[in-house]
Amino acid sequence: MGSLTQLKLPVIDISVKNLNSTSSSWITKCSDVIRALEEYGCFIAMYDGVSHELHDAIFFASQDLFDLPTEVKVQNTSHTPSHGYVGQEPVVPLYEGLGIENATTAEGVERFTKLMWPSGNQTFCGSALMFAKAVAELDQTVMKMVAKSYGIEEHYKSLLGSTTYLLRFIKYLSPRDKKRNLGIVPHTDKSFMSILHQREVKGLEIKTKDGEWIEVDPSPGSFIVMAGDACMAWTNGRIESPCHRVMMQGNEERFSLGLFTFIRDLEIQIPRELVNEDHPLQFKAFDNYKYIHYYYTDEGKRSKCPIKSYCGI
Ligand SMILES: O=C(O)CCC(=O)C(=O)O
Ligand SMILES: [Fe+2]
Repeated sequence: MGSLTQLKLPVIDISVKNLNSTSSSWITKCSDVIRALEEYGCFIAMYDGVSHELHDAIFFASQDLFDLPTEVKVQNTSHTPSHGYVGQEPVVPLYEGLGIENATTAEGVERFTKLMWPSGNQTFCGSALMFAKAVAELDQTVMKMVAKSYGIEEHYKSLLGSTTYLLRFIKYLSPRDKKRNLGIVPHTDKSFMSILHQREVKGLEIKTKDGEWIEVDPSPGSFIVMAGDACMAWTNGRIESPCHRVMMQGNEERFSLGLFTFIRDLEIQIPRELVNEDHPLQFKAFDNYKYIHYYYTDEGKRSKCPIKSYCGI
């Protein structure tokens, strides 16, 4: 299974107050971001767009949500597999999650809030929308840097117009025994990009290309920016979506949040700028949502690298 390493993920400051897209530090940051993504498929972003108050408020909101009765939570359904309520699954008994689709829009968050609290919950609704918007900004900043580094800004602009955001609230029970227990099985994300945020209790581990696991330490100002399978195909394999898992230990529950971006109603084309003699075309144009559905077929689940099985050349 590979062992734990002392290695740490690269940390990059993406604070709004320190970034000016015309400065030379912006150019340096762009190359730091690309280097980290090409090496690890992810990095830790230090980001000031989510205040300490909002950090506290969103995890308070999360607790409020998980405290609802299961009959209410299961009403969080979706046309897309695993985008709604997931819980009490035999393979991952510690895991429970809910998802808000279109989470950067008031309609998306209000719809979800009304489903969970028919008489309303303004505190939850306000925190969720503010958090999703703030983290979406971080995603867009990072993606602008990626696009700038590869000289594919126009291609990114067309994707941006078709980007949707899924905000997932995740809770892991503490394991009953002393062993390290699987919270979520090793996987790569089916998203375009994922940004994860965790509170106090650690557990997230990222696999390096050498097969070692890096533990990610939580802190209120840090966010894990991670490439999904769709980004791997879009960058013609330059950025690989990293395998990651959650291991639970000790007697504390763990809360985390994920903002996942997906491209809707647009075939993702691999930019011709990323295809040359050293980098022959590796992927055909594909649809992000059809890919998710493929992943949940028997063939998709069995595949070692589902994105390659789906649209690889
Ligand atoms: O809880 C975490 O930190 C990771 C969650 C995750 O990998 C996922 O939802 O895809
Ligand atoms: Fe994941």
